[in-house]
Amino acid sequence: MAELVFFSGTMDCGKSTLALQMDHNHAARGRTGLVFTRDDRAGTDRISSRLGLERVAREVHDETDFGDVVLREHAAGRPIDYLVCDEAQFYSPEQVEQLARLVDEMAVDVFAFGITADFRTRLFPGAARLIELADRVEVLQVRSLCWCGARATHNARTVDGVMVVEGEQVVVGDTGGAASIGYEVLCRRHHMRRMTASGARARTEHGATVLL
Ligand SMILES: Nc1ncnc2c1ncn2[C@@H]1O[C@H](COP(=O)(O)OP(=O)(O)O)[C@@H](O)[C@H]1O
Ligand SMILES: Cc1cn([C@H]2C[C@H](O)[C@@H](COP(=O)(O)O)O2)c(=O)[nH]c1=O
Repeated sequence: MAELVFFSGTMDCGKSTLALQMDHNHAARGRTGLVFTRDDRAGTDRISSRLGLERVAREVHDETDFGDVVLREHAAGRPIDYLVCDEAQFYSPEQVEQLARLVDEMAVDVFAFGITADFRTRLFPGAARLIELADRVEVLQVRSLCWCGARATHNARTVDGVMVVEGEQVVVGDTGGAASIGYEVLCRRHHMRRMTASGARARTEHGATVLL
């Protein structure tokens, strides 16, 4: 039976790598799939993994209708067995509903990958709909870690190195880079205390106690 599976985790926990591996494994067994993404850090029409893998993908736009895309492929003699959908937090709730209908009505497997919550710990609308509709939500097994060593569960945004909790929900960016707007994964405790690695380092250097 076809499934809608949402593979989720913080930023930098291996989702895009797994998306590329899933596509590789299914294609290797002769299944026909389509690979989608939206606003990948590496640019449009591609999925990139921090492990160095990158491949061409179909860019999802506001007007993309997954049902239409799959029907068009079908009409052209290419029945689709599965979809790989990266950065799925950026899809609209309606697009997630289209994915669920493809599973139920056309027996297409849908493997969606994305973060659940933004830098304010609020669910992205697309991720919320995936959690509501998925047959399974799988949390990736590779743990990304907070600077304190605990499992990272939340995504923080930094502006010029300082953690912020207000701003636009969507700003494409990376962890650990030199860009003005960046991201860092934290455990809940340090997200709620707004304490990033550099914040903790600065406190230690000034002789203050850092609560682990
Ligand atoms: N140089 C490296 N050596 C080994 N593993 C790495 C290296 N760089 C990144 N990784 C792995 O890649 C993961 C990030 O993979 P990626 O697919 O880009 O994550 P996501 O899509 O979840 O943001 C990291 O958690 C880490 O395990
Ligand atoms: C937390 C958060 C993240 N984003 C963006 C930043 C990245 O471009 C993607 C996540 O990609 P990854 O492959 O999981 O690292 O999402 C955002 O726009 N808003 C946020 O709050």
